[in-house]
Amino acid sequence: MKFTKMHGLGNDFIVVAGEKQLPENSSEMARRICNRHFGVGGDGLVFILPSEKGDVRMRIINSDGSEAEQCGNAVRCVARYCYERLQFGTGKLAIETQAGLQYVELPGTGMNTDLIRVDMGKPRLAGKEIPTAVKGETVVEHPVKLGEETFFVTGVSMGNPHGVIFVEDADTFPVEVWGPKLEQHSFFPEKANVEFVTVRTPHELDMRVWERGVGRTMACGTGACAALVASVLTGKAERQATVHLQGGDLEIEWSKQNDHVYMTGPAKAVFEGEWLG
Ligand SMILES: N[C@@H](CCC[C@H](N)C(=O)O)C(=O)O
Repeated sequence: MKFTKMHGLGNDFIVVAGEKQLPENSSEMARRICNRHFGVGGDGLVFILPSEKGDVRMRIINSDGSEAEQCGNAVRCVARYCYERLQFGTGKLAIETQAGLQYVELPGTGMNTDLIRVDMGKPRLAGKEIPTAVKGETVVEHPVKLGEETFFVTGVSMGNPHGVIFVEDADTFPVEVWGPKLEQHSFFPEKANVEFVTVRTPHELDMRVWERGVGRTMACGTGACAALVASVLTGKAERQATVHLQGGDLEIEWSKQNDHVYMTGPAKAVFEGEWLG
């Protein structure tokens, strides 16, 4: 199986194109190929498949073998792949995901061709849509107990579930200690990606992430969108901000006009290979 290794700000994927549908053993395949010692190594295995609704369809399997509905960094990688290898030109591209259609464009072609802008759609904020154990219209800084500690969680779905927690210093926060416990807390019936966020200014956020089905990653596109939405909901930030992640920056905007969240950032292919199984 031929693959291309790609990443968006260090969130890395093994990208496979040319299959007609998701292979039956994709879950086991993801666990093996994503293994950093016995496989290629990656946060997820991404398939670019034919689509009836859009230009292409993306399916993403986390490194633990679970399927995610959505992935912001992988959508940009798929777009880069389509523009560079599948002759899709540089116009708008519609990528079908398990969470719906995502529209992609290259902003400032010629000047900023490294960057890809994605319309990530509307955030879903109702407790049962995220989903969380709380059934309110929004879930804003809701107390979640873990032993002696209480975390104040803001829930956001960007097609996949997120819990955002504001902390004093995201850079030094012990993500590995609390991330897995919060990911699997009964507050999130389908588990969750957990973002630890420090608001530097109303236009600048620092974020560290623990991803559902993966663990600590260097960046999370949907997580950065959720972090901005949570910061706006809590009155901590404006609707447009730079999110500083371990692997680099994403520009995120939550439009007042149409309620959609827009994510702009890079995506890069780093090598090609053949998986021998
Ligand atoms: N890295 C991603 C999110 C990938 C999916 C996630 N682990 C989940 O299970 O929801 C991103 O860039 O959005």
